[in-house]
Amino acid sequence: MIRQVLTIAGSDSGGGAGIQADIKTFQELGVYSTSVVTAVTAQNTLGVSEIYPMAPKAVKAQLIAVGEDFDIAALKTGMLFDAEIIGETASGIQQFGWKNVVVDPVMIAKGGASLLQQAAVEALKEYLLPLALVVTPNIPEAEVISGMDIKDTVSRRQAAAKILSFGADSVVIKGGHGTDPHMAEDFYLNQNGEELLFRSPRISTAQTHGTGCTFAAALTTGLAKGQSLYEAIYTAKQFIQAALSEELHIGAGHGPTNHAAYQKSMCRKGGVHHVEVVR
Ligand SMILES: Nc1ncnc2c1ncn2[C@@H]1O[C@H](COP(=O)(O)OP(=O)(O)O)[C@@H](O)[C@H]1O
Ligand SMILES: Cc1ncc(COP(=O)(O)O)c(N)n1
Repeated sequence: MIRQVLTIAGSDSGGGAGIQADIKTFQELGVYSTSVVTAVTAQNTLGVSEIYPMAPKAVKAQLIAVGEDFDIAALKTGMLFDAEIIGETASGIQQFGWKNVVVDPVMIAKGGASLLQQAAVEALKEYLLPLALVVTPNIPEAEVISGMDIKDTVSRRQAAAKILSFGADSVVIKGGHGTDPHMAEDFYLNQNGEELLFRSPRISTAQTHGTGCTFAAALTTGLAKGQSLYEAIYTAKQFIQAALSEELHIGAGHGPTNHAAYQKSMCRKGGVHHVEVVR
C-alpha cells in the first residue's frame, strides 16, 4: 500500500512554498499526501501581501478528518501562525499517536513577512518540540528558538544543544543562510550527542522560495518509507540540490525551486547530486 503522509502548513498562492511545495515534493517522491491548512497567504515570489489564519477549530476538524481515515506514516508541520493553532496541532499529533514528526519551525518568509506570531514561539517550544523526531530550523529560526547568536561552528553546536533541551529527538540547523560562499552546510545533532554535517556546493541563485519547506517535505517522505533519519536527510539534501540546480525562472522575485528536477536527475547517468557527509 502507498505510504500516507500529512502536511500541517499554510497555503502559498504562489505555489513555491508551504502546503503546495510539500504536496509537490510528496508526489515526486511517491507517497500519498494529505493536508491540514493552517492559514491562507496571499503570496507570490515578491512577498506576502495578506495572511488569513484558519480558526483553531477548523484546524482541529481537519486533523480529526485525516486522523480518523488515514494511516499517517510521517508528518511535517510548517507555518502554524499562532499559539492556538500550535496547541491544536500538538493535540492532534498526540490524539492519533502520530510518529515520525518533522517540525519545520517556519517563522519569517524570505520577503520578511512574519509567519509565526512572536508570542507563539513559547508554545512551539513547550507543546510541539517535545513531539518532534526532528526539528529543522534555518539559522535565524535556530537563533530565535535557542535565544543565542550563531556566528561560527561552536555557537551553532551550542544553539543546537539548546534547541534539543526543549525535547526534540534531533535537530538539523539548515545552512541556506550561512556565510560560506561555497558550501550549503546543514548541521545535525541528536540527543545522544551524535553530530553530522551534510554539505553540498552552494548554488548561486535567487530561486530559493520554499527551499526549507521542500527540504523538510523530502525528509518526511524518507521517514514515511522507513528510511533512517540519516538516509532521509541525505535524500532531502539531494532533492533540494536538484531543485535549486535547474531553475524555473518563474515570477519576478525569489522564484520557486524546481520540484521535478530530482526525478529527472535520477534518470540521467551520473545525474544524482553528491552530498558530502562529515562525521
Ligand atoms: N544556495 C543554496 N545552494 C545549495 N543549497 C541551498 C542553498 N540555499 C539553501 N540550500 C539548502 O536548502 C535547504 C533549506 O535551507 P534554508 O534555505 O536555510 O531554509 P529556509 O528556506 O527555511 O530558510 C538546506 O538543505 C540548505 O542547505
Ligand atoms: C505558506 C508559507 N509557508 C512557509 C513559507 C516559508 O518559505 P521558505 O521555505 O522559503 O522558508 C512561506 N513563504 N509561505
